[in-house]
Amino acid sequence: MRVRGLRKQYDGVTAVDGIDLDVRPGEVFGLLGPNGAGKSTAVEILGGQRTRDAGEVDVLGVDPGRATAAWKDRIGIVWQNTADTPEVSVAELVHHFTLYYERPRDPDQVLEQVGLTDQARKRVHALSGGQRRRLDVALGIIGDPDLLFLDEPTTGLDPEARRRFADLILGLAADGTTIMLTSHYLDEVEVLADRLAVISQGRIVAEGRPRDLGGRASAVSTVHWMSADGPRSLDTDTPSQVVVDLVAEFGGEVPELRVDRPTLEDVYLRLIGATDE
Ligand SMILES: Nc1ncnc2c1ncn2[C@@H]1O[C@H](COP(=O)(O)OP(=O)(O)OP(=O)(O)O)[C@@H](O)[C@H]1O
Repeated sequence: MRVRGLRKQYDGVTAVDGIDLDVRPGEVFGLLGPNGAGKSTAVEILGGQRTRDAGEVDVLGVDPGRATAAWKDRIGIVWQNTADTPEVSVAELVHHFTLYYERPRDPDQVLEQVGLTDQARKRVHALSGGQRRRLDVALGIIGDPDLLFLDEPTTGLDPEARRRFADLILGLAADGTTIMLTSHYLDEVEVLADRLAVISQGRIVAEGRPRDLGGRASAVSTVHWMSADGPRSLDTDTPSQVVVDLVAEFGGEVPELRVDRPTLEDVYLRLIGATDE
């Protein structure tokens, strides 16, 4: 996926303000950003669901603005807002979706993967919010896509379902599926994404591997420990050396030793805050 200078306005409101992105085959790419940052708009344009005002977009060698049936066959999409629930069972709906694709996956296996085997005979409208979300993911992957877009796929899922979802995404990625994911859960993006971009007010304010984002890898750490006089802490860019010195000083275990680096959330909030000023 290659994006250059992508722009989109809605009635004078700029939603996407000139973004550049490169996503490599087989990569899990995360888009992070606050409400209204432009994530869904960008993903909708890349998925061929929305027109753009300006910019070049190449997704699997095709301009999504001129999507062909063969291209759509290679794309899977899970949107934030699901359509009305039809009067059919879960299994019927998933089987029905296999008809749209050239080489669909086995529906029963997909239901198993998203954890809906026990609900297969339930009517779709009788599913809970989280079960409905799992069904959306099932419909997104039933066509065995090369590229999967997931717009906030785990909103409303319980912790067990989120973990199952993470395993599912990592499994799809291991099988070679390229995945673009938006999320508000930083811990989730940190685990899943090979690289991520932070979007704020329609612009990319940082991009990189989760562990490097915003200079995180080289940021100052804080070493905490308990001295005879009470709690102590020291800001340092050489935490390992500080720990070695403390071990020598204490002649072994350092009481209540802890080394803190900025979390992805710290970096994210700083990046977002910086653009709000
Ligand atoms: N169909 C639309 N018509 C008019 N304005 C829109 C439309 N869709 C989005 N917007 C506006 O465009 C901006 C970007 O919205 P978008 O939904 O892309 O953000 P987002 O990052 O996905 O937000 P969220 O995290 O809340 O889903 C917002 O200001 C939003 O109000």
